[in-house]
Amino acid sequence: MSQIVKIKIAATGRTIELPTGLFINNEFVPSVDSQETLSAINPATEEEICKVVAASEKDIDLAVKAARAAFKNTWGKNVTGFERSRLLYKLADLIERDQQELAELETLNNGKPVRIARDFDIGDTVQCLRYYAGWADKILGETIEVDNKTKLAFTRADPIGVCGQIVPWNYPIMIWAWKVAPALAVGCTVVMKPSELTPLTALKLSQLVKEAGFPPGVVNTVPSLGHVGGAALAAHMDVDLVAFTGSTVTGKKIMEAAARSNLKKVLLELGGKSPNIIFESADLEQAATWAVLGTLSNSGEDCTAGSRVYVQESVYDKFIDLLIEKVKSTPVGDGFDDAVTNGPVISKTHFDRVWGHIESGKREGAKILVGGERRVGSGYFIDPTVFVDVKQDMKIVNEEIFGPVLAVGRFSTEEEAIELANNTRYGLGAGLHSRDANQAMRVSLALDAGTVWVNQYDILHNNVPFGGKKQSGIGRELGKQGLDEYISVKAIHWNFGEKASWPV
Ligand SMILES: NC(=O)C1=CN([C@@H]2O[C@H](COP(=O)(O)OP(=O)(O)OC[C@H]3O[C@@H](n4cnc5c(N)ncnc54)[C@H](O)[C@@H]3O)[C@@H](O)[C@H]2O)C=CC1
Ligand code: BAL
Repeated sequence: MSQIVKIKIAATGRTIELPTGLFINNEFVPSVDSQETLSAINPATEEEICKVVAASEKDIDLAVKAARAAFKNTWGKNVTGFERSRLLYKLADLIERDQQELAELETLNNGKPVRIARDFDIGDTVQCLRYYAGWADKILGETIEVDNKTKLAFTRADPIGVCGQIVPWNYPIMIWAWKVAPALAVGCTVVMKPSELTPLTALKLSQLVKEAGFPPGVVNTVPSLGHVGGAALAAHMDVDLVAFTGSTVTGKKIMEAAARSNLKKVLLELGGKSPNIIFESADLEQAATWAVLGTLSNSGEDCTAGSRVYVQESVYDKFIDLLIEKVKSTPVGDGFDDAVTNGPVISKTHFDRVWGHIESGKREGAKILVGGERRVGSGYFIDPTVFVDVKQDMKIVNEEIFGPVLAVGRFSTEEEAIELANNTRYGLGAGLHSRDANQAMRVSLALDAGTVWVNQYDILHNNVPFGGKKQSGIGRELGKQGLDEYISVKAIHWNFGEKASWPV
């Protein structure tokens, strides 16, 4: 099966023509040896949108071969930084041209509000591509003084090679850009495996990659189940780097597969259980707004969700009142309704998983102030749920829920707040709200996380590095550091005068 399907979006009247094959060597093709398909579901209605081809292990191998050939012949060191830059800018322009169409497809398959997909996810994507397009012709080595009279050493920033990239379903377009843009900017080639739950926009983006003029094989797209295509990429002997965003459990499997195969480089952006601390000096109204935004955005399906909120005893009751008022005003519904802020969660499996966490919170005796009741009707909708007076040993405080659920606890001193916040196996994000600048500096330095937000939450920028500590990951995305991950530094030692003698 490989064909073009026509997807009619009832809410807007738009019809989208989407190729459903694997994208290898700039062509949409069927699997070479399998009839397996993936069913793309609309999480707001639970209806199937269409089926797409599922890549087999053999298809993954063909995609890697295409990427290797492109790396050797048309991309890699064969193309100037100016040309890589030009093509990335062109791709950004095409995505911007199709921003509304891409957003509607994203909403159909992921459920998030279309205006948020368009203005935030895809707005960020366009900026990310332009940011790395700007870097592509500024990738420098350095000259290192070793001996002025006889020797010189210099470094060259080589592209690392063929990159397997495995992305999740929570930001299918945006995280695609975070991975593809730096890889292409330095001259790597890509085999991209989108999530089996949200393969549609990656296929649409593949069309734009071709239209932008990237040579065949530079970007290949292979929708597949994780344990088939994802595992095959992680274990492939001719993949030089695997970059992954998803759960910590799967990240560990990927690292193991990389170690057992060819010791490829591994970049992991994994889960979190991020704390958000509200001190008594904070602007409480703003702190409550950031706490809600930081946990409920994207229906809580966000690796940096600040889902553990710690509030100083003296302002606890006042803060809770403000928080609850804001949570209650969250409009949940179909993402094609412009009044909606939160869409459904991604799938039946995930819906059941989030409910499992809510039920465990109830069993463990946490008090629910809002939410916690199931809706009737179709769609994987979950109303925002707030647990208060939580204890540190509860499951809802320790495990990533990845849904619209907040756990609020209290503390009395700054030291206690830091202790509670850092008491986790994760280290992705952390937030603090305080009008005491000395306190904000002390606490931000003490928090054990890759990103700390002061008097805000969950705001990222394409030019600022992002990534985790502890079991939240390895390596960085975004910023110059995100580019460097795709570079293999070669040191060249040059002798123009020293004579060797033996024995020394
Ligand atoms: N850090 C983040 O942004 C994300 C975190 N998660 C967390 O993971 C939990 C489970 O969600 P899942 O969709 O099952 O996440 P997952 O980590 O299993 O899936 C993410 C990606 O990994 C791929 N994958 C799965 N098994 C693989 C394997 N053995 N080898 C290589 N690739 C593999 C999937 O096909 C998908 O593309 C969520 O409840 C959430 O807590 C999920 C998605 C994103
Ligand atoms: N909040 C950063 C995007 C992510 O969830 O991976």
